[in-house]
Amino acid sequence: MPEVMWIPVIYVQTVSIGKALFQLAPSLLLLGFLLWTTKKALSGGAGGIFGQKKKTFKKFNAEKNVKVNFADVAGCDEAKEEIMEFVKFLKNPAKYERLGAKIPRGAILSGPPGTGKTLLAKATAGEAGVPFYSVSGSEFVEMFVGVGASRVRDLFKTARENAPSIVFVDEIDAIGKSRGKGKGMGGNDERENTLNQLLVEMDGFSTSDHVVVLAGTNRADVLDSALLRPGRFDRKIYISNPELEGRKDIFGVHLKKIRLAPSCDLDDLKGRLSALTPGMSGADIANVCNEAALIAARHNEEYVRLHDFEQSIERVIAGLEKKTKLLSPDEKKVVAYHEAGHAICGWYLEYADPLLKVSIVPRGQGALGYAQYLPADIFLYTTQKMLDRMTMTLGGRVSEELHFNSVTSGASDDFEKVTGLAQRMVLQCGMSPKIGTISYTIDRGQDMTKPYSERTAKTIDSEIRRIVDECHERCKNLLIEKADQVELVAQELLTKEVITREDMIRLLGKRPFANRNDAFDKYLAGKDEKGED
Ligand SMILES: Nc1ncnc2c1ncn2[C@@H]1O[C@H](COP(=O)(O)OP(=O)(O)OP(=O)(O)O)[C@@H](O)[C@H]1O
Repeated sequence: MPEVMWIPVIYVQTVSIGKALFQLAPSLLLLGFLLWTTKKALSGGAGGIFGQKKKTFKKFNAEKNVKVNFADVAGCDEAKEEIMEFVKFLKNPAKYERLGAKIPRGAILSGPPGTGKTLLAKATAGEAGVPFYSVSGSEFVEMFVGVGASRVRDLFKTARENAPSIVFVDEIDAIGKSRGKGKGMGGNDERENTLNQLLVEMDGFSTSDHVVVLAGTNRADVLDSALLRPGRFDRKIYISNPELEGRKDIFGVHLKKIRLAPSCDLDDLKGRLSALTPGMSGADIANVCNEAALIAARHNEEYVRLHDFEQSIERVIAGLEKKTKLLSPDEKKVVAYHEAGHAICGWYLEYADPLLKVSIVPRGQGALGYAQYLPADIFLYTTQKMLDRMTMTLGGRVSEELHFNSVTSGASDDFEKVTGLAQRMVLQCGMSPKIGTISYTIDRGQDMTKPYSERTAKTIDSEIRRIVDECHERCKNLLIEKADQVELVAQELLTKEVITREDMIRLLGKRPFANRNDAFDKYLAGKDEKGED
């Protein structure tokens, strides 16, 4: 009997454990998963459940053996000269200390994007042969309170331990914005804590800490004055977009990596390319060289040639050709007359920029047509130059008005440029007799109060309108007078889609003004004589 009794008991128990386990399995699995993911997240490993974690634990970039040096940074000689003092100090601090000289603690490198600020900072470390610790200001500002400040502490601790060294904080405006500005955007306390910690670290340096702090920004104007005090970032080095000679040198650096035809005259190529790229930054130039190589590779060419560079410059300026974007025949006609209007104005207005190419193949984001002009590096604009430029910019819309019953939305970008120029003439350049030689800031940020009376506001409005209307009238008269030429250019565009300066000369005769742009003259002369490389 007892034996008989045992069997069912054991049986019942076995069944109940198995069943219980079976019922608990989902909960156990969930618990295990939670434990595993939490551990991963806290250790900051890749794939942690909080995507932020990995970022939080990546403190800064460290490079001990920097290979970049001043030879890699072309065309900003003044900036290099200024920063050279840091190199000399880092290489031989004793020389300065013996004489009781205090070396500046840091420098702000400011300037437009892509002008080589990061590159210059790195090259400074490379020249001095010291480690380079870099971080971006925006990476400092985390969502967790106190993280930014602790990361600043860690960064400076490491830099001190490895001194002599250079710390580079890119986008310093992300933490160093003037403390009165940008309130109410959220996260300001964290930003201020981070900034304060940075100031504390810089103040805490003793002269024996051979650490130089460099910072990069596109907005030096918004920085907190506390940052710029002596003993902190007391050197300000401005790097502008390169001029003709600078661009030539930068092309020199980047063309080294490009496979050019053995017959190619490098000096001549650099001259032509720098003439074609006014306003471009060092980063744009690096991009042009790379794009040219990609274009050549796409066409299975053995070498990268001038026409590849010309295409890549167009691509960098106006975006990729969109051959698949089909315009209706009517739209194509409008674009052709619009571009022909610009082109004719550019040809017959003395101070307009010389034309290089007009196309009605859609490009980039929304551009249906495109005209490439060759602006010189100009530092001073005369009234006449500004008026000619505005008249030429209105050429597209005026041509539409003259040739069609209705106008299109295609000129909105042109209007923005024209209005902007007229505003500058009136508000800043003293080019309106009624406003006189007074300057009113155009961009006042969040400050909505106008620094002038209602009466002056009305005069400003009417002066801006007068200037734009006069340019419009002038443009209209010119395009009526040159209606036959507009027709010729528009028809040529409709047949060929792209026309060049040579086509314009064939259709219209030589431009009635000498080019005032030496680099351009040289480029054209070179091209006419030599043809392609
Ligand atoms: N003066 C220069 N000489 C050679 N190359 C340059 C120069 N300026 C820029 N470049 C090229 O452009 C790239 C980007 O430059 P860099 O990142 O230093 O610009 P930046 O001024 O720091 O830009 P941002 O303000 O956007 O941070 C460089 O890696 C380099 O290839």
